[in-house]
Amino acid sequence: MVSLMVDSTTTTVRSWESRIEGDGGMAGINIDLELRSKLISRYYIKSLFWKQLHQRRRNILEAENSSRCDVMSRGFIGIPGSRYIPTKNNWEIWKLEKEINSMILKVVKERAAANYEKDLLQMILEGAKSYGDQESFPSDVSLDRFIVDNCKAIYFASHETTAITASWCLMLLAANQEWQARARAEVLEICKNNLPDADMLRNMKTLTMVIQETMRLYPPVVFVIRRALQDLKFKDITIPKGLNIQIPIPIAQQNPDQWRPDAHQFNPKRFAKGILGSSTSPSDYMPFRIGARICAGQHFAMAELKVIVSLILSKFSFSLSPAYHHPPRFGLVVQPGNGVCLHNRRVS
Ligand code: HEM
Repeated sequence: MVSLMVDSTTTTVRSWESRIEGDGGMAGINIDLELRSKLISRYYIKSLFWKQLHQRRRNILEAENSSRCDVMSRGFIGIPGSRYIPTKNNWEIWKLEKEINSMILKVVKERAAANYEKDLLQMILEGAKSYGDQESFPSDVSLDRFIVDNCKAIYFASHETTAITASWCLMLLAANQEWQARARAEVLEICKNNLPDADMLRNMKTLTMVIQETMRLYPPVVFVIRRALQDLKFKDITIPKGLNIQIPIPIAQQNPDQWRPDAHQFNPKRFAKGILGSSTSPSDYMPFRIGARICAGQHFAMAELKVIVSLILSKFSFSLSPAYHHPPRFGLVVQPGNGVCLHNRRVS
């Protein structure tokens, strides 16, 4: 798995090297676009089921980049039941959902006609079949819905979150040259002139701290939503059974009472003793959430992030383009509002 990640990143690194050479030693690269549309997509196409779905997912990508994505994120917040009212926004959501569902089912039908290697889609299909055989689906879940929902969950849960975290991490390293130099020194010392493998990734302590601090300041998933299964009382607040509760992750992770007065600043040192030693209330650190529904791909994501950032650090030194404007934008995830353009040079 790590070697697949390394292969994809190496292709991107080589293309940046050519650009730098072509541009006389320094190239301005819009990294969030590169990471989302090329690097991470290439990796998923190789390793998961996107080989086929990718051909049909252009509409999803277009939707991500247009206001339709905002429409989706807004549509589910508000007056109870409003998502069922046929407003213009809801029509757009329903149309988009139908489009995506039929794209996925088309890929699935093609698969049924041929033998495929055991990739993630194949595992979802086999899982669905064995549930179906045991008649264990809940009455309101069809086989198609099980497949479509799992494909969508994996796609949205894995692709955007990782690509955007890598962008924020590189942006923060560009803005904090001292940490960039420290993280690069560690990577070069551990990898020497080799490509990273799983053991090397495990030993990258400074880089782990940098990524953890990135996700503290810019957790891609902003809210976690839970439903009260029974009436609850917190001090003088009563939460009735059935109410959805939104837990705002950035607020929990940046409260100066727990995270010290520099809570809003980039200081990876706070993770020097791990997550448990990072604050007076470490359970407030939850970029992957905590508890029973913790992110199923958290270790996968950390490996992916370390591969991407370590390879980029080992080959390039980078600074923020003067054109960079900070405001983050809330879509399905919190992303750089105007992209992240870095000025990259080869490490001498
Ligand atoms: C930086 C990257 C990532 C972040 C910040 C992230 C964050 C999260 C969060 C906060 C949740 C919990 C949502 C909730 O409780 O409602 C979650 C769930 C999930 N994530 Fe991730 N994720 C990342 C990458 C990935 C990757 C790479 C994969 C798969 C390869 C993945 C697969 C999943 C799945 C399947 C769930 C649902 C788990 C369940 O409901 O039991 N995630 N993720």
